[in-house]
Amino acid sequence: RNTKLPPGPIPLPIVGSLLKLGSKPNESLAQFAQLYGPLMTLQLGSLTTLVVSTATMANQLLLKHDLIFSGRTVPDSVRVLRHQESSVVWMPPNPLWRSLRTLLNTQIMTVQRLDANIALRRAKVQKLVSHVGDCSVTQREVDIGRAGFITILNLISNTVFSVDLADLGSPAEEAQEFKDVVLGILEEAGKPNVSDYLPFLRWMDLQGVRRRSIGYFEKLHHLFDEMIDGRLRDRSSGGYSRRGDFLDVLLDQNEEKGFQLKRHEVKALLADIFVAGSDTSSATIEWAMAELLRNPHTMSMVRSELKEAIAKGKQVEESDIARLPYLQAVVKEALRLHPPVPLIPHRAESTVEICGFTIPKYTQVIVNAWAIGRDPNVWTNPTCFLPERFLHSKLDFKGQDCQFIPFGAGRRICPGSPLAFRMVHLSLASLLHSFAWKLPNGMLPEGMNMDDKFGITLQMEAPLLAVPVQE
Ligand code: HEM
Repeated sequence: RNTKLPPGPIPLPIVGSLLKLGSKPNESLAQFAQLYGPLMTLQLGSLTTLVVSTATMANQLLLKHDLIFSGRTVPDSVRVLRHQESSVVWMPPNPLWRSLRTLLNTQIMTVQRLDANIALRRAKVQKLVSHVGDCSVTQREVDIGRAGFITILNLISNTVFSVDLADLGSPAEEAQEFKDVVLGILEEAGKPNVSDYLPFLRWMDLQGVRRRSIGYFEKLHHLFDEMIDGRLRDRSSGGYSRRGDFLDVLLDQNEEKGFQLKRHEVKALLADIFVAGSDTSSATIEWAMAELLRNPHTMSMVRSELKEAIAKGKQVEESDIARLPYLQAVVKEALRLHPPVPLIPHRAESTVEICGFTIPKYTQVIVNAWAIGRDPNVWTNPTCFLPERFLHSKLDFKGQDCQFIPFGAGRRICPGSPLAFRMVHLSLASLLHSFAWKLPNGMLPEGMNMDDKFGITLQMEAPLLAVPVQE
Protein backbone atom coordinates (compact mmCIF):
# COMPACT_ATOMS: atom_id res chain seq x y z
CA ARG A 1 0.00 0.00 0.00
CA ASN A 2 1.26 3.40 -1.02
CA THR A 3 1.31 5.29 2.30
CA LYS A 4 0.53 8.57 0.60
CA LEU A 5 -2.93 7.33 -0.44
CA PRO A 6 -5.95 8.29 1.71
CA PRO A 7 -6.85 5.73 4.40
CA GLY A 8 -9.16 2.79 3.82
CA PRO A 9 -9.91 -0.79 4.86
CA ILE A 10 -7.07 -3.30 4.83
CA PRO A 11 -7.44 -5.33 1.64
CA LEU A 12 -7.47 -9.13 1.42
CA PRO A 13 -5.03 -10.73 -1.02
CA ILE A 14 -6.21 -10.73 -4.68
CA VAL A 15 -9.82 -9.62 -4.13
CA GLY A 16 -8.95 -6.65 -1.89
CA SER A 17 -12.12 -5.20 -0.36
CA LEU A 18 -14.40 -6.40 -3.18
CA LEU A 19 -16.40 -8.74 -0.98
CA LYS A 20 -17.12 -5.94 1.49
CA LEU A 21 -19.13 -3.99 -1.08
CA GLY A 22 -22.15 -6.28 -0.77
CA SER A 23 -25.29 -5.85 -2.88
CA LYS A 24 -25.60 -2.11 -2.19
CA PRO A 25 -22.13 -0.61 -2.71
CA ASN A 26 -23.46 2.97 -2.40
CA GLU A 27 -24.58 2.21 1.16
CA SER A 28 -21.53 0.17 2.21
CA LEU A 29 -19.19 2.85 0.84
CA ALA A 30 -21.11 5.50 2.79
CA GLN A 31 -20.61 3.42 5.96
CA PHE A 32 -16.89 3.00 5.27
CA ALA A 33 -16.64 6.76 4.84
CA GLN A 34 -17.82 7.15 8.44
CA LEU A 35 -14.72 5.21 9.50
CA TYR A 36 -12.10 6.35 7.01
CA GLY A 37 -13.25 9.83 6.00
CA PRO A 38 -14.59 11.67 2.96
CA LEU A 39 -11.62 10.67 0.81
CA MET A 40 -10.71 7.02 1.18
CA THR A 41 -8.91 4.31 -0.72
CA LEU A 42 -10.31 0.90 -1.48
CA GLN A 43 -8.46 -1.86 -3.22
CA LEU A 44 -11.02 -3.54 -5.50
CA GLY A 45 -9.25 -6.55 -6.96
CA SER A 46 -6.26 -4.99 -8.67
CA LEU A 47 -7.97 -1.60 -9.07
CA THR A 48 -6.92 1.10 -6.64
CA THR A 49 -10.07 3.11 -6.06
CA LEU A 50 -10.53 6.54 -4.54
CA VAL A 51 -13.98 7.09 -3.03
CA VAL A 52 -15.34 10.61 -2.59
CA SER A 53 -18.21 10.94 -0.10
CA THR A 54 -18.78 14.64 0.67
CA ALA A 55 -19.60 17.77 -1.29
CA THR A 56 -16.36 19.44 -0.15
CA MET A 57 -14.22 16.60 -1.53
CA ALA A 58 -16.33 16.38 -4.69
CA ASN A 59 -15.67 20.11 -5.21
CA GLN A 60 -11.95 19.42 -4.97
CA LEU A 61 -11.98 16.62 -7.53
CA LEU A 62 -14.75 17.53 -9.96
CA LEU A 63 -14.35 21.32 -9.99
CA LYS A 64 -10.92 22.35 -8.69
CA HIS A 65 -9.00 19.45 -10.28
CA ASP A 66 -11.58 18.92 -13.01
CA LEU A 67 -9.08 18.32 -15.83
CA ILE A 68 -7.09 15.71 -13.92
CA PHE A 69 -10.16 13.73 -12.84
CA SER A 70 -11.95 13.90 -16.18
CA GLY A 71 -11.13 10.33 -17.23
CA ARG A 72 -13.19 7.16 -16.85
CA THR A 73 -12.29 3.59 -15.95
CA VAL A 74 -13.93 1.58 -18.75
CA PRO A 75 -15.91 -1.53 -17.74
CA ASP A 76 -15.38 -4.66 -19.81
CA SER A 77 -19.05 -4.77 -20.84
CA VAL A 78 -18.59 -1.73 -23.09
CA ARG A 79 -15.27 -2.84 -24.60
CA VAL A 80 -17.25 -4.23 -27.51
CA LEU A 81 -17.45 -3.34 -31.21
CA ARG A 82 -14.94 -0.52 -30.51
CA HIS A 83 -17.66 1.26 -28.53
CA GLN A 84 -15.23 2.50 -25.87
CA GLU A 85 -13.08 4.18 -28.55
CA SER A 86 -15.77 6.56 -29.71
CA SER A 87 -18.33 6.64 -26.90
CA VAL A 88 -18.63 10.10 -25.39
CA VAL A 89 -19.50 8.42 -22.07
CA TRP A 90 -16.39 6.23 -21.88
CA MET A 91 -13.70 7.94 -23.94
CA PRO A 92 -10.78 9.65 -22.22
CA PRO A 93 -10.90 13.45 -22.53
CA ASN A 94 -9.24 13.43 -25.98
CA PRO A 95 -9.88 15.69 -29.03
CA LEU A 96 -12.70 13.47 -30.37
CA TRP A 97 -14.44 13.59 -26.97
CA ARG A 98 -14.12 17.40 -26.97
CA SER A 99 -15.60 17.69 -30.49
CA LEU A 100 -18.51 15.43 -29.56
CA ARG A 101 -19.21 17.40 -26.38
CA THR A 102 -19.14 20.65 -28.39
CA LEU A 103 -21.51 19.11 -30.92
CA LEU A 104 -23.89 18.02 -28.15
CA ASN A 105 -23.76 21.36 -26.34
CA THR A 106 -23.93 23.71 -29.30
CA GLN A 107 -25.96 21.82 -31.91
CA ILE A 108 -28.03 19.11 -30.27
CA MET A 109 -29.10 20.01 -26.73
CA THR A 110 -29.90 23.63 -27.57
CA VAL A 111 -33.22 25.31 -26.82
CA GLN A 112 -33.83 25.85 -30.52
CA ARG A 113 -33.16 22.21 -31.44
CA LEU A 114 -35.20 20.83 -28.57
CA ASP A 115 -38.05 23.21 -29.41
CA ALA A 116 -38.03 21.85 -32.99
CA ASN A 117 -39.63 18.57 -31.95
CA ILE A 118 -41.81 19.59 -29.05
CA ALA A 119 -44.87 18.41 -31.01
CA LEU A 120 -43.49 14.89 -31.38
CA ARG A 121 -42.78 14.62 -27.64
CA ARG A 122 -46.20 16.07 -26.87
CA ALA A 123 -47.84 13.31 -28.94
CA LYS A 124 -45.87 10.61 -27.10
CA VAL A 125 -46.89 11.91 -23.70
CA GLN A 126 -50.48 12.05 -24.95
CA LYS A 127 -50.12 8.33 -25.76
CA LEU A 128 -49.00 7.69 -22.17
CA VAL A 129 -51.99 9.64 -20.83
CA SER A 130 -54.43 7.70 -22.99
CA HIS A 131 -52.84 4.35 -21.97
CA VAL A 132 -53.23 5.34 -18.31
CA GLY A 133 -56.77 6.54 -19.09
CA ASP A 134 -57.62 3.04 -20.39
CA CYS A 135 -56.28 1.56 -17.16
CA SER A 136 -58.35 3.99 -15.09
CA VAL A 137 -61.59 2.83 -16.72
CA THR A 138 -61.13 -0.69 -15.37
CA GLN A 139 -59.21 0.43 -12.28
CA ARG A 140 -56.20 -1.49 -13.59
CA GLU A 141 -52.81 -0.99 -11.93
CA VAL A 142 -50.14 0.81 -13.95
CA ASP A 143 -46.53 -0.37 -13.73
CA ILE A 144 -45.12 3.16 -13.50
CA GLY A 145 -41.51 2.14 -14.21
CA ARG A 146 -42.40 0.21 -17.36
CA ALA A 147 -44.80 2.88 -18.68
CA GLY A 148 -42.21 5.57 -17.89
CA PHE A 149 -39.36 3.65 -19.55
CA ILE A 150 -41.30 3.00 -22.77
CA THR A 151 -42.48 6.61 -22.90
CA ILE A 152 -38.95 7.93 -22.38
CA LEU A 153 -37.59 5.60 -25.09
CA ASN A 154 -40.17 7.01 -27.49
CA LEU A 155 -39.49 10.57 -26.42
CA ILE A 156 -35.80 10.03 -27.14
CA SER A 157 -36.37 8.11 -30.38
CA ASN A 158 -38.67 10.84 -31.69
CA THR A 159 -36.16 13.51 -30.70
CA VAL A 160 -33.37 11.57 -32.45
CA PHE A 161 -35.07 9.81 -35.41
CA SER A 162 -38.66 11.15 -35.48
CA VAL A 163 -40.02 7.59 -35.07
CA ASP A 164 -41.37 5.39 -32.25
CA LEU A 165 -39.10 2.53 -31.19
CA ALA A 166 -41.19 1.13 -28.36
CA ASP A 167 -44.87 0.47 -27.77
CA LEU A 168 -46.96 0.95 -24.66
CA GLY A 169 -49.87 -1.15 -25.82
CA SER A 170 -49.78 -4.58 -27.44
CA PRO A 171 -46.12 -5.06 -28.28
CA ALA A 172 -45.02 -4.82 -31.88
CA GLU A 173 -42.11 -7.25 -31.97
CA GLU A 174 -39.51 -4.77 -33.15
CA ALA A 175 -40.52 -2.22 -30.53
CA GLN A 176 -40.33 -4.83 -27.79
CA GLU A 177 -36.93 -5.94 -28.97
CA PHE A 178 -35.48 -2.43 -28.92
CA LYS A 179 -36.55 -1.96 -25.31
CA ASP A 180 -35.00 -5.31 -24.35
CA VAL A 181 -31.73 -4.44 -26.09
CA VAL A 182 -31.36 -1.12 -24.22
CA LEU A 183 -32.26 -2.82 -20.93
CA GLY A 184 -29.82 -5.66 -21.70
CA ILE A 185 -26.89 -3.24 -22.20
CA LEU A 186 -27.71 -1.52 -18.91
CA GLU A 187 -28.03 -4.80 -17.07
CA GLU A 188 -24.68 -6.13 -18.30
CA ALA A 189 -22.96 -2.82 -17.48
CA GLY A 190 -24.46 -2.87 -13.98
CA LYS A 191 -23.33 -6.39 -13.02
CA PRO A 192 -20.26 -6.74 -10.83
CA ASN A 193 -17.84 -8.34 -13.28
CA VAL A 194 -14.66 -10.23 -12.34
CA SER A 195 -13.06 -9.01 -15.59
CA ASP A 196 -13.17 -5.43 -14.31
CA TYR A 197 -11.39 -6.11 -11.03
CA LEU A 198 -8.98 -8.83 -12.08
CA PRO A 199 -8.03 -7.74 -15.62
CA PHE A 200 -5.63 -10.68 -16.05
CA LEU A 201 -8.79 -12.87 -16.22
CA ARG A 202 -10.50 -10.60 -18.75
CA TRP A 203 -9.69 -12.78 -21.74
CA MET A 204 -11.83 -15.58 -20.26
CA ASP A 205 -14.97 -13.42 -19.87
CA LEU A 206 -15.88 -15.74 -16.99
CA GLN A 207 -19.42 -14.41 -16.52
CA GLY A 208 -20.18 -14.08 -20.23
CA VAL A 209 -20.84 -10.35 -19.76
CA ARG A 210 -18.87 -9.27 -22.83
CA ARG A 211 -20.38 -12.02 -25.00
CA ARG A 212 -23.94 -10.96 -24.19
CA SER A 213 -23.06 -7.31 -24.47
CA ILE A 214 -21.70 -7.85 -28.00
CA GLY A 215 -25.07 -9.38 -28.96
CA TYR A 216 -26.96 -6.34 -27.66
CA PHE A 217 -24.65 -3.79 -29.28
CA GLU A 218 -24.83 -5.67 -32.60
CA LYS A 219 -28.62 -5.40 -32.57
CA LEU A 220 -28.44 -1.71 -31.72
CA HIS A 221 -25.91 -1.04 -34.50
CA HIS A 222 -28.05 -2.95 -36.99
CA LEU A 223 -31.04 -0.78 -36.17
CA PHE A 224 -28.97 2.43 -36.32
CA ASP A 225 -27.52 1.36 -39.70
CA GLU A 226 -31.06 0.95 -41.02
CA MET A 227 -32.04 4.38 -39.70
CA ILE A 228 -28.95 6.09 -41.14
CA ASP A 229 -29.18 4.35 -44.53
CA GLY A 230 -32.88 5.14 -44.82
CA ARG A 231 -32.28 8.79 -43.98
CA LEU A 232 -29.34 9.10 -46.41
CA ARG A 233 -31.55 7.64 -49.16
CA ASP A 234 -34.35 10.10 -48.33
CA ARG A 235 -31.97 13.04 -48.22
CA SER A 236 -30.48 12.24 -51.62
CA SER A 237 -33.88 11.83 -53.26
CA GLY A 238 -35.49 15.05 -54.52
CA GLY A 239 -37.99 16.88 -52.33
CA TYR A 240 -36.70 15.71 -48.95
CA SER A 241 -38.37 17.68 -46.21
CA ARG A 242 -36.03 18.07 -43.26
CA ARG A 243 -37.21 16.56 -39.99
CA GLY A 244 -34.83 18.71 -37.98
CA ASP A 245 -34.17 15.85 -35.53
CA PHE A 246 -30.77 14.86 -34.10
CA LEU A 247 -30.04 12.54 -37.01
CA ASP A 248 -30.52 15.38 -39.49
CA VAL A 249 -28.18 17.55 -37.43
CA LEU A 250 -25.53 14.83 -37.29
CA LEU A 251 -25.68 14.24 -41.04
CA ASP A 252 -25.68 18.02 -41.75
CA GLN A 253 -22.52 18.36 -39.70
CA ASN A 254 -20.78 15.85 -41.91
CA GLU A 255 -22.18 16.98 -45.25
CA GLU A 256 -22.13 20.74 -44.90
CA LYS A 257 -19.81 21.64 -42.09
CA GLY A 258 -17.04 19.15 -42.77
CA PHE A 259 -17.18 17.57 -39.31
CA GLN A 260 -15.93 14.18 -40.34
CA LEU A 261 -17.68 11.76 -38.01
CA LYS A 262 -17.17 8.18 -39.13
CA ARG A 263 -20.16 5.87 -39.17
CA HIS A 264 -19.08 3.89 -36.08
CA GLU A 265 -18.69 7.21 -34.24
CA VAL A 266 -22.22 8.27 -35.17
CA LYS A 267 -23.54 4.88 -33.99
CA ALA A 268 -21.62 5.12 -30.70
CA LEU A 269 -23.10 8.57 -30.06
CA LEU A 270 -26.62 7.31 -30.79
CA ALA A 271 -26.08 4.33 -28.47
CA ASP A 272 -24.83 6.69 -25.75
CA ILE A 273 -27.90 8.89 -26.03
CA PHE A 274 -30.33 5.97 -25.71
CA VAL A 275 -28.43 4.08 -23.02
CA ALA A 276 -27.43 7.08 -20.88
CA GLY A 277 -30.73 8.88 -21.31
CA SER A 278 -33.46 6.26 -20.92
CA ASP A 279 -33.22 4.43 -17.60
CA THR A 280 -31.91 7.51 -15.79
CA SER A 281 -34.91 9.60 -16.85
CA SER A 282 -37.56 6.91 -16.30
CA ALA A 283 -36.13 5.99 -12.86
CA THR A 284 -36.54 9.66 -11.88
CA ILE A 285 -40.22 9.55 -12.85
CA GLU A 286 -40.78 6.30 -10.94
CA TRP A 287 -39.02 7.49 -7.75
CA ALA A 288 -40.86 10.83 -7.83
CA MET A 289 -44.23 9.05 -8.18
CA ALA A 290 -43.31 6.63 -5.38
CA GLU A 291 -42.36 9.46 -3.04
CA LEU A 292 -45.57 11.34 -3.87
CA LEU A 293 -47.70 8.26 -3.17
CA ARG A 294 -45.88 7.79 0.09
CA ASN A 295 -46.37 11.45 1.03
CA PRO A 296 -50.04 12.28 0.31
CA HIS A 297 -49.69 15.89 1.52
CA THR A 298 -46.91 16.53 -1.02
CA MET A 299 -49.01 14.79 -3.67
CA SER A 300 -51.91 17.16 -3.00
CA MET A 301 -49.57 20.20 -3.07
CA VAL A 302 -48.13 19.31 -6.45
CA ARG A 303 -51.56 18.50 -7.92
CA SER A 304 -52.99 21.80 -6.63
CA GLU A 305 -50.17 23.69 -8.32
CA LEU A 306 -50.98 21.90 -11.58
CA LYS A 307 -54.71 22.58 -11.21
CA GLU A 308 -54.08 26.29 -10.71
CA ALA A 309 -51.61 26.61 -13.56
CA ILE A 310 -53.30 24.45 -16.21
CA ALA A 311 -57.00 24.26 -17.03
CA LYS A 312 -58.79 20.95 -16.43
CA GLY A 313 -58.73 18.70 -19.50
CA LYS A 314 -55.92 20.69 -21.11
CA GLN A 315 -52.70 18.85 -21.84
CA VAL A 316 -49.53 19.92 -20.04
CA GLU A 317 -46.98 21.57 -22.38
CA GLU A 318 -43.21 21.82 -22.06
CA SER A 319 -43.66 25.60 -21.92
CA ASP A 320 -45.73 25.18 -18.71
CA ILE A 321 -42.80 23.74 -16.72
CA ALA A 322 -41.37 27.17 -15.88
CA ARG A 323 -44.65 28.01 -14.13
CA LEU A 324 -44.51 24.90 -11.92
CA PRO A 325 -41.89 25.58 -9.21
CA TYR A 326 -43.28 23.00 -6.79
CA LEU A 327 -43.18 20.27 -9.44
CA GLN A 328 -39.56 21.23 -10.16
CA ALA A 329 -38.78 20.99 -6.44
CA VAL A 330 -40.38 17.52 -6.34
CA VAL A 331 -38.11 16.35 -9.16
CA LYS A 332 -35.02 17.81 -7.48
CA GLU A 333 -35.91 16.16 -4.18
CA ALA A 334 -36.44 12.79 -5.93
CA LEU A 335 -33.02 13.20 -7.58
CA ARG A 336 -31.39 14.12 -4.24
CA LEU A 337 -32.70 11.04 -2.42
CA HIS A 338 -32.52 8.64 -5.35
CA PRO A 339 -29.81 9.82 -7.76
CA PRO A 340 -30.19 7.61 -10.85
CA VAL A 341 -26.39 7.33 -11.10
CA PRO A 342 -25.53 6.71 -7.42
CA LEU A 343 -21.80 6.15 -7.97
CA ILE A 344 -20.31 8.43 -10.62
CA PRO A 345 -17.21 6.85 -12.20
CA HIS A 346 -14.14 8.97 -12.99
CA ARG A 347 -10.39 8.34 -13.30
CA ALA A 348 -7.25 10.32 -12.52
CA GLU A 349 -5.50 11.13 -15.81
CA SER A 350 -2.26 12.10 -14.08
CA THR A 351 -0.67 11.87 -10.63
CA VAL A 352 -1.86 14.63 -8.32
CA GLU A 353 -1.53 15.86 -4.71
CA ILE A 354 -4.82 16.43 -2.88
CA CYS A 355 -5.22 17.32 0.81
CA GLY A 356 -1.72 15.99 1.50
CA PHE A 357 -2.34 12.67 -0.30
CA THR A 358 -0.77 11.53 -3.55
CA ILE A 359 -3.24 10.06 -6.02
CA PRO A 360 -1.44 8.07 -8.74
CA LYS A 361 -2.28 8.31 -12.45
CA TYR A 362 -5.12 5.98 -13.53
CA THR A 363 -6.57 5.61 -10.05
CA GLN A 364 -10.26 4.74 -10.40
CA VAL A 365 -12.44 7.39 -8.75
CA ILE A 366 -15.99 6.87 -7.49
CA VAL A 367 -18.03 9.89 -6.45
CA ASN A 368 -20.78 8.68 -4.12
CA ALA A 369 -23.61 11.03 -5.23
CA TRP A 370 -26.04 8.97 -3.15
CA ALA A 371 -24.09 9.64 0.08
CA ILE A 372 -23.59 13.31 -0.79
CA GLY A 373 -27.36 13.78 -1.24
CA ARG A 374 -27.98 12.32 2.24
CA ASP A 375 -25.12 13.92 4.16
CA PRO A 376 -26.59 14.98 7.55
CA ASN A 377 -23.97 17.75 7.83
CA VAL A 378 -25.44 19.40 4.77
CA TRP A 379 -29.13 18.45 4.62
CA THR A 380 -31.61 18.74 7.49
CA ASN A 381 -33.76 15.62 7.88
CA PRO A 382 -31.74 14.07 5.06
CA THR A 383 -33.86 10.95 4.56
CA CYS A 384 -37.22 12.81 4.49
CA PHE A 385 -38.85 13.75 1.20
CA LEU A 386 -39.25 17.52 1.55
CA PRO A 387 -39.42 19.32 -1.82
CA GLU A 388 -39.90 22.61 0.07
CA ARG A 389 -36.15 22.64 0.80
CA PHE A 390 -35.54 23.48 -2.88
CA LEU A 391 -38.25 26.16 -3.18
CA HIS A 392 -36.15 29.10 -2.06
CA SER A 393 -32.77 27.63 -2.85
CA LYS A 394 -30.50 28.46 -5.76
CA LEU A 395 -29.34 24.83 -6.11
CA ASP A 396 -29.88 23.58 -9.64
CA PHE A 397 -28.65 20.81 -11.94
CA LYS A 398 -25.67 22.70 -13.28
CA GLY A 399 -23.12 21.14 -10.93
CA GLN A 400 -21.74 24.47 -9.72
CA ASP A 401 -22.14 23.30 -6.14
CA CYS A 402 -21.28 19.68 -5.45
CA GLN A 403 -23.85 19.51 -2.65
CA PHE A 404 -26.37 18.44 -5.31
CA ILE A 405 -24.90 16.51 -8.26
CA PRO A 406 -27.45 14.13 -9.79
CA PHE A 407 -26.03 15.07 -13.23
CA GLY A 408 -22.40 15.13 -12.07
CA ALA A 409 -20.18 18.22 -12.22
CA GLY A 410 -17.21 19.61 -14.10
CA ARG A 411 -16.32 18.96 -17.70
CA ARG A 412 -17.95 15.51 -17.77
CA ILE A 413 -21.27 16.77 -16.43
CA CYS A 414 -24.27 15.16 -18.16
CA PRO A 415 -24.79 16.85 -21.53
CA GLY A 416 -28.34 15.43 -21.75
CA SER A 417 -29.82 17.35 -18.82
CA PRO A 418 -31.75 19.87 -21.00
CA LEU A 419 -33.60 16.99 -22.68
CA ALA A 420 -33.98 15.04 -19.43
CA PHE A 421 -35.43 18.15 -17.78
CA ARG A 422 -38.15 18.45 -20.40
CA MET A 423 -38.97 14.73 -20.61
CA VAL A 424 -39.13 14.09 -16.87
CA HIS A 425 -41.18 17.17 -15.96
CA LEU A 426 -43.54 16.79 -18.88
CA SER A 427 -44.23 13.08 -18.25
CA LEU A 428 -44.60 13.47 -14.50
CA ALA A 429 -46.79 16.58 -14.75
CA SER A 430 -49.04 14.85 -17.29
CA LEU A 431 -49.51 11.79 -15.05
CA LEU A 432 -50.36 14.04 -12.10
CA HIS A 433 -52.55 16.56 -13.90
CA SER A 434 -54.77 14.02 -15.62
CA PHE A 435 -55.25 11.53 -12.76
CA ALA A 436 -55.49 11.10 -9.04
CA TRP A 437 -53.48 8.08 -7.91
CA LYS A 438 -53.98 5.43 -5.27
CA LEU A 439 -52.06 2.41 -4.11
CA PRO A 440 -53.37 -1.01 -5.16
CA ASN A 441 -55.31 -3.41 -2.90
CA GLY A 442 -55.86 -0.87 -0.14
CA MET A 443 -52.13 -0.66 0.58
CA LEU A 444 -51.20 2.18 2.94
CA PRO A 445 -48.33 4.59 2.15
CA GLU A 446 -46.40 3.25 5.16
CA GLY A 447 -46.60 -0.24 3.65
CA MET A 448 -44.82 0.72 0.43
CA ASN A 449 -41.52 -0.94 -0.40
CA MET A 450 -39.15 1.98 -0.99
CA ASP A 451 -36.01 -0.19 -1.17
CA ASP A 452 -33.67 0.23 -4.07
CA LYS A 453 -31.78 -2.21 -6.24
CA PHE A 454 -28.22 -1.24 -7.09
CA GLY A 455 -27.08 -1.27 -10.71
CA ILE A 456 -25.58 1.20 -13.14
CA THR A 457 -28.79 3.08 -12.34
CA LEU A 458 -30.58 2.93 -9.00
CA GLN A 459 -33.96 1.30 -9.56
CA MET A 460 -36.84 0.54 -7.21
CA GLU A 461 -36.47 -2.98 -5.85
CA ALA A 462 -40.16 -3.76 -6.38
CA PRO A 463 -41.81 -2.17 -9.42
CA LEU A 464 -44.13 0.66 -8.42
CA LEU A 465 -47.75 -0.25 -9.13
CA ALA A 466 -50.42 2.43 -8.78
CA VAL A 467 -54.06 2.79 -9.79
CA PRO A 468 -55.07 5.90 -11.75
CA VAL A 469 -58.41 7.53 -11.01
CA GLN A 470 -60.00 9.84 -13.54
CA GLU A 471 -61.40 12.94 -11.85
C1 HEM B 1 -32.62 12.25 -15.13
C2 HEM B 1 -31.88 11.92 -16.16
C3 HEM B 1 -30.38 11.85 -16.18
C4 HEM B 1 -29.48 11.78 -15.14
C5 HEM B 1 -29.78 11.79 -13.65
C6 HEM B 1 -28.15 11.72 -15.73
C7 HEM B 1 -26.98 11.65 -14.98
C8 HEM B 1 -25.73 11.61 -15.54
C9 HEM B 1 -24.50 11.56 -14.77
C10 HEM B 1 -24.39 11.54 -13.26
C11 HEM B 1 -23.47 11.53 -15.66
C12 HEM B 1 -21.98 11.49 -15.31
C13 HEM B 1 -21.49 12.89 -15.04
C14 HEM B 1 -20.06 12.97 -14.55
O1 HEM B 1 -19.25 12.13 -14.90
O2 HEM B 1 -19.73 13.89 -13.76
C15 HEM B 1 -24.03 11.55 -16.99
C16 HEM B 1 -23.30 11.52 -18.15
C17 HEM B 1 -23.86 11.48 -19.41
N1 HEM B 1 -25.19 11.58 -19.73
FE1 HEM B 1 -26.72 11.78 -18.43
N2 HEM B 1 -28.27 11.74 -17.09
C18 HEM B 1 -29.61 11.83 -17.41
C19 HEM B 1 -30.15 11.91 -18.68
C20 HEM B 1 -29.43 11.92 -19.86
C21 HEM B 1 -29.98 12.07 -21.17
C22 HEM B 1 -31.46 12.28 -21.48
C23 HEM B 1 -28.95 11.97 -22.06
C24 HEM B 1 -28.95 12.06 -23.56
C25 HEM B 1 -29.92 12.30 -24.31
C26 HEM B 1 -27.74 11.76 -21.30
C27 HEM B 1 -26.48 11.61 -21.83
C28 HEM B 1 -25.32 11.53 -21.09
C29 HEM B 1 -24.00 11.38 -21.69
C30 HEM B 1 -23.69 11.28 -23.20
C31 HEM B 1 -23.09 11.36 -20.63
C32 HEM B 1 -21.57 11.20 -20.72
C33 HEM B 1 -20.88 12.56 -20.70
C34 HEM B 1 -19.36 12.45 -20.69
O3 HEM B 1 -18.82 11.48 -20.20
O4 HEM B 1 -18.72 13.38 -21.19
N3 HEM B 1 -28.07 11.75 -19.97
N4 HEM B 1 -25.41 11.61 -16.89
